[in-house]
Amino acid sequence: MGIPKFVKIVEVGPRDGLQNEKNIVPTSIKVELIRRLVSSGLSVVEATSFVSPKWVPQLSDAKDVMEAVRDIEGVRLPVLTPNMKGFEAAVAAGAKEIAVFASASEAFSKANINCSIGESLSRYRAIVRAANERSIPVRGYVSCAIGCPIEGSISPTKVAYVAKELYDMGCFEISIADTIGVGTPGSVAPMLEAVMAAVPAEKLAVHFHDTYGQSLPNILISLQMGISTIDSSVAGLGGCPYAKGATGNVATEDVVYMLNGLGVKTNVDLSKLMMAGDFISKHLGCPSGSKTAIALGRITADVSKI
Ligand SMILES: CC(C)(COP(=O)([O-])OP(=O)([O-])OC[C@H]1O[C@@H](n2cnc3c(N)ncnc32)[C@H](O)[C@@H]1OP(=O)([O-])[O-])[C@@H](O)C(=O)NCCC(=O)NCCSC(=O)C[C@@](C)(O)CC(=O)[O-]
Repeated sequence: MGIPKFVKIVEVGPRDGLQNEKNIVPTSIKVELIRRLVSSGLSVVEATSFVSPKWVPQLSDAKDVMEAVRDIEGVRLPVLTPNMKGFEAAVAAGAKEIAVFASASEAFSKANINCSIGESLSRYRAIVRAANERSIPVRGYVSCAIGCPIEGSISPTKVAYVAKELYDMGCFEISIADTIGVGTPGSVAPMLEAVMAAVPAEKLAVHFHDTYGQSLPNILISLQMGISTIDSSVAGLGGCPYAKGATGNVATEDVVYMLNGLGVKTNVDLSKLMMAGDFISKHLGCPSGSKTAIALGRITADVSKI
């Protein structure tokens, strides 16, 4: 199979990227980051999570962020909701799209959302029903699709089972996440094959953390298998607070650079995206996690000296 001509990028930086930052990022910076990401042409930007502030203090301003961005036009701004309380708060703040997040690992499910996989799926069924009544689309995540920080390797059958449950309950898209970034094309391809036997490729997204530098080859193999929705995080921000040692997501700049090289359309302006990455990296006081941003930044500096 060839690769898709158009790829939808789901930018998760403001949510997955920032949720693990120790220092609280001011709401105004989060809102400005989202505005800059939207102006780069991204059509989906995950804005925040309506989770317990005791579990993820960094995102305790979810309501303020959502209220500040909800009227931005031309973009979808999904938010994570782990339970009915989060769903209701998200809707009250003006969220028009949500995501629920299950795991293929029992131990991770307990550590991350304090319930078993089965309990999480029951909760999500109720949320999807309530969302459907309000015509709110729901995305589903399956985390630990290759490995779990507690249980170790995870069977593709388990990933396919959770993905199918989420799909059958009405999630419009299922994002398959290598939470700790341990996958290689050698393990990602058979896992995706198992998932694609249960959920059509056009309903799947992939979500790679770049812990071992395997995200781009993993994305390439996913594209070759027919998947055309890729999650990524500007400047490679991120990591899960309940997955110790896992680094950020693959950097959006690196994904766009690779897709540009493959002649795949994304509608994302790489320079504007890099400026958004520069904005948040400067605010956090850390270098960008994007190799593309670093390399092109260096070239620009050299060119300006000529
Ligand atoms: C699910 C719970 C709430 C269960 O946590 P719990 O402690 O079992 O919940 P509870 O119902 O017993 O409530 C405890 C307290 O939290 C409050 N509470 C309860 N729910 C909410 C809510 N929605 N919003 C605000 N507050 C809430 C609730 O009101 C109560 O407050 P108290 O009475 O003690 O003052 C908790 O475990 C939680 O919030 N977990 C989220 C953790 C998280 O966000 N992890 C990172 C997500 S990223 C991910 O999973 C992977 C992904 C998607 O990025 C893909 C990948 O890379 O793998």
